[in-house]
Amino acid sequence: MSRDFDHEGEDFDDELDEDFDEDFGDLPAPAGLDFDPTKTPEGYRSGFACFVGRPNAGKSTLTNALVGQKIVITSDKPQTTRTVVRGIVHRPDGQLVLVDTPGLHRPRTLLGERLNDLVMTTWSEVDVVAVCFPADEKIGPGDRFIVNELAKIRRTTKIAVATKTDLASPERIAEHLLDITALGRETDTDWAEIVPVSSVAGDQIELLGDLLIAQMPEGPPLYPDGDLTDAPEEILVAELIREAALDGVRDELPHSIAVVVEEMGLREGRPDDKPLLDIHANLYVERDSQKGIVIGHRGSRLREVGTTARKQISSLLGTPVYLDLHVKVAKDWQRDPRQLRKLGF
Ligand SMILES: Nc1nc2c(ncn2[C@@H]2O[C@H](COP(=O)(O)OP(=O)(O)OP(=O)(O)O)[C@@H](O)[C@H]2O)c(=O)[nH]1
Repeated sequence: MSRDFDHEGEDFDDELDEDFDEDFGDLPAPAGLDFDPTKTPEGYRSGFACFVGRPNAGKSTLTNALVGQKIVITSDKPQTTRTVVRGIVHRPDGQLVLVDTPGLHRPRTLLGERLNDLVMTTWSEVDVVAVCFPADEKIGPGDRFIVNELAKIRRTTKIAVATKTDLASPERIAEHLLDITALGRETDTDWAEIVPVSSVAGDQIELLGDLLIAQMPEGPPLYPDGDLTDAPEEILVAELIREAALDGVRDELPHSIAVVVEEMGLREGRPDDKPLLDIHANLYVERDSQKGIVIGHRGSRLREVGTTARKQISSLLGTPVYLDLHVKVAKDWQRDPRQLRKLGF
């Protein structure tokens, strides 16, 4: 796959780490592995749920907590989730497929419009939409906007989740739950459940899983046992690189970064017990000035980004990784339909 952005690329080859001796361990086994997928037990339920909420509400962190493995990037920069990545929760009594959507917001760019369309379509296709309201913040116009839009989709079951309860006092949580109830009344939304959780403290995550599964229709598993996500590995890898690049950047830059994995494959001629995964990826920004920020003084920032991303990818895929990362400028890609298509939107 090659892309014809006619801009000079700035290259950074991460150091090849031959003595890669980190202990990656095996991926944690999901719950319910002793269950035989060929025989669907009585009352088994399966279906799709999606978390929505204002930027930074804790949706991605909650997805990871429920799945029990980091599969969606998280960041303290708003609106960093662009790709629909599904996490799969396996239980003896059911299977929950979690769809992670971008945040819904008033569109200002073509990318914004496409993202909103994607969100509305997803809402009408899933069994449950769970709206996340961070307990450390008051309910505001952003939440109201989302719940009002969601109310237009009558058929889908709605659950309210009060997230980040570890950051709020019990009194504040109680007040928050009352505000959520009031918002439901105001918008004619019938919350099937209102659940306070903390993904960081692990509080009530099991319970939320149970309540979500209880809302699913009866049916056989949708994915083979053990699958945690059906997102292509290239997408997960690109997201991890983007997450590393977002760390420590400010203002409009987070929205200007896109990552595309151009090539990924095991290096030939390596002994079986010492595999090495070669990954070639491009990190796109919108302007030359942003390129400088991402690269840093003599490439120091880019080197950090490469090293952080390489470790994360290695631990996700369980293979040592050689990451070849290039920074390129794709002028105003968020407003250009041709570029958006190329970057996978
Ligand atoms: N203390 C605490 N922090 C949390 C919790 N859940 C999420 N966070 C933090 O809140 C920030 C945002 O979390 P995300 O999961 O990325 O939020 P999101 O809703 O997916 O964000 P967008 O992708 O911007 O829509 C991150 O810094 C998380 O570490 C929680 O339960 N407790």
